[in-house]
Amino acid sequence: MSALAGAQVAPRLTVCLGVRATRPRRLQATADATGSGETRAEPNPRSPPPPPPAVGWLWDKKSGDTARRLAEQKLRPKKSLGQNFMLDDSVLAAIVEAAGIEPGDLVLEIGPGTGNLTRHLLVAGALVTAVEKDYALSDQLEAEFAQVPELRLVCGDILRQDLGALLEGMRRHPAELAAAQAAAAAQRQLAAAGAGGAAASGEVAQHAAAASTAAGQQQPGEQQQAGQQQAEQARPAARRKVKVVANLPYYITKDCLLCMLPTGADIEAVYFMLQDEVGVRLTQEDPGASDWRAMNLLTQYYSQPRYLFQIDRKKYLPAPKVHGAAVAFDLLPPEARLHVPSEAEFLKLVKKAFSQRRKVVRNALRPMHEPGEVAAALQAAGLPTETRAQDLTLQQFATLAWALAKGGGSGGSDGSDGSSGSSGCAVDK
Ligand SMILES: C[S@@+](CC[C@H](N)C(=O)[O-])C[C@H]1O[C@@H](n2cnc3c(N)ncnc32)[C@H](O)[C@@H]1O
Repeated sequence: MSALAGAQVAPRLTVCLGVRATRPRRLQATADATGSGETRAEPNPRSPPPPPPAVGWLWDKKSGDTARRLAEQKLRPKKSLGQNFMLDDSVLAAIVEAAGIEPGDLVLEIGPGTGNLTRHLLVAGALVTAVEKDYALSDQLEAEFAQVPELRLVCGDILRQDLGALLEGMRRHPAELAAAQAAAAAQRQLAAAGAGGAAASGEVAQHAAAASTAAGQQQPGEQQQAGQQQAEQARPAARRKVKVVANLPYYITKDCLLCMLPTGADIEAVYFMLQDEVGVRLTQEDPGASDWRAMNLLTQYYSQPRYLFQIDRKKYLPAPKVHGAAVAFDLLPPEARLHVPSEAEFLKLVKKAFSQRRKVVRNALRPMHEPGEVAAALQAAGLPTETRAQDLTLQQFATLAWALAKGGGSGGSDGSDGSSGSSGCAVDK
C-alpha cells in the first residue's frame, strides 16, 4: 500500500534524513489541494474549465523575489553550504525549458533553497523530490509547500542519500499522488454531500473509502479525469526515468556528478548550474589541452555533456567570484556505453594514467602494468609509445584497455561487465 493511501487528503510528503533526528511525518488535512477553494475535478460537465495546477496559487512574481524573502525570513546565505541564490527568474525558466520538463515528469532537485527553481519545476507540471541540507530553509519550504503534494521534500545531504532508494521512491510518487488526489476529491464530495442526506453521504463515504485505498471507484466526471491522470502518471511510472535539475552548490559539483553519471539506467539527464570554468572544461570534446582530465573521460563514458548557456555572476546572491553556466549531461544507459573489457578496470586505468600527468602512459600505469606491457599494447592499439594521458580520446583509452586485456595484464578483463549499477556513489573517487 502506498504511503499516502490511508490519508483522506492530499498531504505533501516530507522525509527528514541526515544528521538531525527524523521527525514524524506531518499529514496536514486540507479539503482542497489547490488552496484556491475550487476543486480540480468537477463532475458536472457544465462547470467552468478546470483551475490551474496545484501550485498555481503559489506562483506570483513577488514570491519569486529571493532577496526579499531571505531578508523577511532573516536568513543569511551560508557560504559553507554554497548558498549563492539565483535572483533572475528568467535564468531559472531557461533551465527548466532546456530540461524540457513536461507534466508528470519526475524531477530530482538538489538544494531547493528558497524554492525559486522548485516553483518553476512545479508550474511546468513536474513531480519534484527536492533534497535540502539547510534545515532552516527546509523548514521554510515545508511550511510554504505544505499543501502541494507534487513536492516531496527530503531534509538532508544529497551525498549521504541512498540514491537508488531515492529514485525508487520517486517512481512511486505518481501512484501515491493519484491515490491522494482521489482521496482528497472523495473528501470534498463527502463535505459537499453533508447536506444531501444519509443515503447520499453513505454512498460518498463508501466512495471515500475505496478512493483512499487505491484511487478506486469514482463518480463519472471525476472518474474520467482522475482515471486519465492516473493512467498517465502511474502506468509508465515503473519505467519512467528521472531528470535531475539543480542550481548546485559549487563545492559538491564533482561528487554529485560522480554519484549521478553512472545512473543512466534510472536517470535520463542531469541539468546543473555550476561554475562556468567547470562547465567549459567538462564539455570540451577533444584531448590535448592541459585541463583534459580523467573527469572528462569519465563524463564522456557515462554521458553526452552539452554546454547550455553562461550565467552572469551578478545574477546570484551573493555574487560569486566567477560566472556560472548551465550544463546538460544526457546520461547513457549501460547498453549504450562504449564497450570495454571491464567497466571498473577501465575507470581504474583512466584514473591511474592521469595520476602522474607529466609521465608518459607506460610509466604512469606502473605498478598496475609493466612499461613493456603497456608499450606493446600502445603499439597494438596504433598509438605512439610516448603517449601521455592528456593526448588520448575516450575511444583510444578503450582500444588501449582491450589491447592490455588481450595481453593478459592485471588490468585486463575480470569477466564481468563491470557495471556500477544505478544506486549510490559507485564510482571510486
Ligand atoms: C546555490 S544554492 C541554490 C538555491 C536555489 N535552488 C536557487 O537556485 O537559488 C545551493 C542550495 O543547496 C543547498 N545545499 C548545499 N549543500 C547541500 C547538500 N550536500 N545536499 C543538499 N543540499 C545542499 C544549500 O543549502 C542551498 O540551498
